[in-house]
Amino acid sequence: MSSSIPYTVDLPGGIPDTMRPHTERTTTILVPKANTAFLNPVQEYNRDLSVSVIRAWNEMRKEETEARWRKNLEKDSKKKSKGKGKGKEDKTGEVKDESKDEAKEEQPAAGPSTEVSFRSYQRPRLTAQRVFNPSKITILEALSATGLRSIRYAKEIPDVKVVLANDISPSACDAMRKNVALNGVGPAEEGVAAPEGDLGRRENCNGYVQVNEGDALTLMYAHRAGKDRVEVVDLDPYGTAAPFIDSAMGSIADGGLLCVTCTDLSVLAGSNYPEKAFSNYGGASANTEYSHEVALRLVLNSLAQAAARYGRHVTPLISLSIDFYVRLFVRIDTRAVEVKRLASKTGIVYACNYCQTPAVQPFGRIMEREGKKGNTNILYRHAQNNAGSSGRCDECGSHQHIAGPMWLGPLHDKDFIGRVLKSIEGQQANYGTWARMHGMLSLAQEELEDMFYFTSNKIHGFAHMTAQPTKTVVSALLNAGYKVSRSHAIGGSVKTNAPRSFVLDILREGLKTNPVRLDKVAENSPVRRLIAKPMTHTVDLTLNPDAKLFERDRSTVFYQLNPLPNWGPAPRARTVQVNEDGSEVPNKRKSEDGEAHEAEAEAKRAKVEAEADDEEAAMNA
Ligand SMILES: C[S@@+](CC[C@H](N)C(=O)[O-])C[C@H]1O[C@@H](n2cnc3c(N)ncnc32)[C@H](O)[C@@H]1O
Ligand SMILES: [Zn+2]
Repeated sequence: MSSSIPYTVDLPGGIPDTMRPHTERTTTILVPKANTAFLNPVQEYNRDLSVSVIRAWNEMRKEETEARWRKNLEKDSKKKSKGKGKGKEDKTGEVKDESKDEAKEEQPAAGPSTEVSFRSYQRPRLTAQRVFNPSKITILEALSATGLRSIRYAKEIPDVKVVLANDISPSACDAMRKNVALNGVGPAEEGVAAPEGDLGRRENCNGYVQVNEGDALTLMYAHRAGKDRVEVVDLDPYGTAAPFIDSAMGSIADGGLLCVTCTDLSVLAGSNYPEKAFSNYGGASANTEYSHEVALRLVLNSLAQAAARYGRHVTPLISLSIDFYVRLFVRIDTRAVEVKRLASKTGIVYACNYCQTPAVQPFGRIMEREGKKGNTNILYRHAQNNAGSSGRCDECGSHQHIAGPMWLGPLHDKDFIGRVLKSIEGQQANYGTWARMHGMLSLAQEELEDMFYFTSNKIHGFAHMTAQPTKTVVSALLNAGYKVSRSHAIGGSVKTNAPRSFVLDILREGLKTNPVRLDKVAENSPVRRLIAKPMTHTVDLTLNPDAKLFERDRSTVFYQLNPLPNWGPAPRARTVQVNEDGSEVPNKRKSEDGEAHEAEAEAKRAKVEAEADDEEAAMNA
């Protein structure tokens, strides 16, 4: 268990001059004006989403444990009615109920006593007398800053026993302790009365928040032993979550939930840092318009690989690309057979440098063979090389670059999204960002599992064409019997199970009536090759009534439409060292000059990279 920090707070005379109040939903906190504890108000969406997802996950957890508990009771009851079992007697002479494997879940119901002793044992009338009583959960927020998120979790999520709110920064923990006290959500056993002006009411919080000052890794590794594992871990770091993934993966109980934010989208989804994406996440980013989906798949791969090393596997529940970050919710379980499937759910993508056509190459192959006794044997084999071995794009003949390894499986569990949507129905008053949450989750729920999305504008641009309306492109896909959906990641995007060769034939069909001028296009240009490739599909551009969905519904908020002022990642909190007299020690390492220097270096690097890109484009042409 984490070490408990003494719970003391002193707020005489209300809010100190050095702090400013900030309110989000149920919670008002104090934030240091000197920015010594981090808070990004724009991340309310991230916090709202997390509250609703953890609530829905908790309901699912309870249903699952109750089902197991009932099954065990039934089994037990059957055994006993066969006359075999009078219950097993343990060393203390008490009857041991096998259903106690879910021991935490079972409590005797109020009313007639259900206590049984060996001597007086009679088979209990199970359904009438015993009531399922779910255990409570522990949430570990590894990087808590002001504690706003942890306090909201304690107040807004039922069945929370404790939220372990951790931060390495002493000033953040100082703010956190004050905020925990201010909201009356401190550990009850420490018996500290809520300070005057308490904004929270203890009876209104489900669990308490325990502040821990220390390195997140140390805290999470301290929870590795089975009995110490926690039900939910939340990682919300500056930039990448990569350094925290391994420790998180080992500290979550089976069936538990890992919530991960990464704000380093310039690495994950940008074209300039494939090497950094590789070193952080074990896979290279893609230089394509679908790079936001690749970003999600890179993070999922990193999570799945870390899980596999613990003999565990991940089930992505919801994976979202949001504004300047990604937020993923994955379930963690231990099941060897699922770990074996990982190679076939992992692969690389050969992405065309010009028209971005992707060719997907998994690492593993699963074969099913009928056994001699009519059973099915599952074989795990090397994958066949099925993509990109020529190094050239099938559509335009350009070079390809390699993205990944990345996760090739589903990004979301649609049933689970359905649960979240159901749980927030009519809850507009409880979530400041309800409309967007509802819109984005609805989109994610309808999203096809096929890789990758595209936009009409972009693909037509490859052939120097004026874009046909998205609904025309979608009609062509539907007319040919393909499935179509939008993607939550980019406005106006389309996902389909059609091959890219079909999508690009939609362009070629359009060219029949709207040819483009190529007189100024170089002879060896990929544009010419793309256009000249003979069509391999029949394309019907007639408007399909089901393409209506792709006419923008203005009443539904899917994407960020009107960003607030200061929208985007907030600056890191200042690290402050204090002299004995309380004055601040100037921070030499990150002086303003230093930051200016970094910006200059970054600009230089961008220039060099732009030149290299031009060279490469010339080489590819
Ligand atoms: C982006 S902020 C967290 C924001 C917070 N989750 C919220 O919703 O407002 C990241 C925090 O991680 C803390 N941090 C950075 N490295 C850490 C480490 N190794 N262990 C614990 N905390 C760390 C920083 O001090 C900072 O307060
Ligand atoms: Zn191409």
